[in-house]
Amino acid sequence: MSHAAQFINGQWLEGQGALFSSLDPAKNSVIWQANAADAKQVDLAVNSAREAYYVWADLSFAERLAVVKNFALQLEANKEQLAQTIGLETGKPLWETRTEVAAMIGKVAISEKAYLERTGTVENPMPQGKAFIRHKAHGVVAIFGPYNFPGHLPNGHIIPALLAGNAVVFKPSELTPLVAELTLKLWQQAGLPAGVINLVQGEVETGKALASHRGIDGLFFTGSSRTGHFIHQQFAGQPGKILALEMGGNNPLIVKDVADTKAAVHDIIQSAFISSGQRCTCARKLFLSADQQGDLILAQLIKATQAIKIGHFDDEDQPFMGSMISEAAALSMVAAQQQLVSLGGKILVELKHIAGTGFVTPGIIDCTDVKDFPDDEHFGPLLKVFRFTDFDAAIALGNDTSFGLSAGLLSDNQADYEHFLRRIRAGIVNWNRPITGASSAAPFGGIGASGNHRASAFYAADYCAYPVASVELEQVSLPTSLSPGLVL
Ligand SMILES: NC(=O)C1=CN([C@@H]2O[C@H](COP(=O)(O)OP(=O)(O)OC[C@H]3O[C@@H](n4cnc5c(N)ncnc54)[C@H](O)[C@@H]3O)[C@@H](O)[C@H]2O)C=CC1
Ligand SMILES: O=C(O)CCC(=O)N[C@@H](CCC(=O)O)C(=O)O
Repeated sequence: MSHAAQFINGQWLEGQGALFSSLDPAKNSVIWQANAADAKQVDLAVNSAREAYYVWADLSFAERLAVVKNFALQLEANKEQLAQTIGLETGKPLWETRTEVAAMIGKVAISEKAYLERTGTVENPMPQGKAFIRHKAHGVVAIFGPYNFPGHLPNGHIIPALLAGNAVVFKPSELTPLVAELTLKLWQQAGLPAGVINLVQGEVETGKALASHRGIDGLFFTGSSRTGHFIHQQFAGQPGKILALEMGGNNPLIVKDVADTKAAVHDIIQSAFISSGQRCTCARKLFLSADQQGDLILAQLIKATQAIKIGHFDDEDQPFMGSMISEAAALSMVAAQQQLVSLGGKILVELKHIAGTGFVTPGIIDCTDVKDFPDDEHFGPLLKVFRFTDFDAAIALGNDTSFGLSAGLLSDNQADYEHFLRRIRAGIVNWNRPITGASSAAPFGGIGASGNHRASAFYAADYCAYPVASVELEQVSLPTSLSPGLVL
């Protein structure tokens, strides 16, 4: 079943590394298999990107934009096939994967706007000439993607990188190679010159070969905090290279004084269980007041959670939650639940695994009495509840994490929100909205262990190019007055 799955210098090549497979996580059946790119092929990909970079960067922005717009047309023409492929490989229901493809298409217009607004060209007149601020591409950039949005999130680095004039070597998640292969075929059909985008597929060894390659000028990463920290260490002592890290979160959601408890439950579920809890922005810690209203919301939340429909990505009657990415991911959630129970957590809704699949049911666990609460991102549908009596103490507990990605407050009291906004430490802070579903038209990134201050989405333009300041005169000419002590 192996096939040519590496796209290097405009050619599909057989990998020379180890054989690896992708599974339909709902059935544990193999849907894709190929050999990984070995270190030599990674080297070939970086070198072909280097050659292509000069050709690509020399084009005007309008010429590059035209090719990128062709890609959007390819996405549009193949959107159902891509949505089906994402669903098959990740387990996410089609209603979600169709939204993911729509976000990929929308990324083109947003990135065009961001490029012009944040990194375009500024010209200022001077007495004898002109001053310019321009932006130039870094060169060859490596892009690493996660499995949870295998189309949209790598696309969020690739499109702005290409628009700015960079050449790309893309290493997708080893759990979603089929989506990556289809996406690259669409780039090929869009008419991108050979070598401007290269695909190296494989597991950790392929990733390490790319991240440590001396020939890359930058690396844009979306993935786990563990891998991001590893890459950050690998980049130590190379200040000349640009590194953008978009990593995980351990995100708090506080509920306080709401009139519409049903609406609050809706926002909690959208925050905690969408994508089977596999979003970096998902609420992991829910703070509910230790009073009658908190009791009522918790009772409604438990009932609604138990009623969540789970099913296959392509079920006609669409589920809210599909399978997790793998059976291993599902089992890791069971283990996380067991660990919290051993630390004093009380199960309110048990997260259960369906053996032989990646399916789990959503779980809720009361962790109010847990001592030494682990600051781990549990990347799945397990919501930890904390009951509070003091708002500031709840905010302090929300901040008690090395991460700082997203946070939210559900409250009808504006003063509470203003206080929350001042105190909470996160890059995405919402009021009376779910904390998932961030807009591509805004910056997207976190602080602490969630990122390295290189926000993505609308601000991706910033890390895709560097500014060049120029003062330009058409002729060499003497200044109107000479510096003291100079005689010519
Ligand atoms: N802040 C953000 O924008 C987002 C963050 N995430 C985070 O991503 C994680 C889920 O994605 P995963 O695919 O599990 O992430 P991951 O860290 O396991 O993998 C990401 C990429 O890094 C590669 N990789 C893994 N180890 C490597 C190494 N030692 N050297 C070089 N490359 C290596 C993988 O092959 C993959 O391509 C979660 O933690 C989630 O919170 C997911 C989406 C958005
Ligand atoms: O990158 C963008 O264009 C906007 C950010 C975005 O799409 N965020 C999504 C998914 C990210 C994740 O949580 O894995 C979200 O906030 O739900």
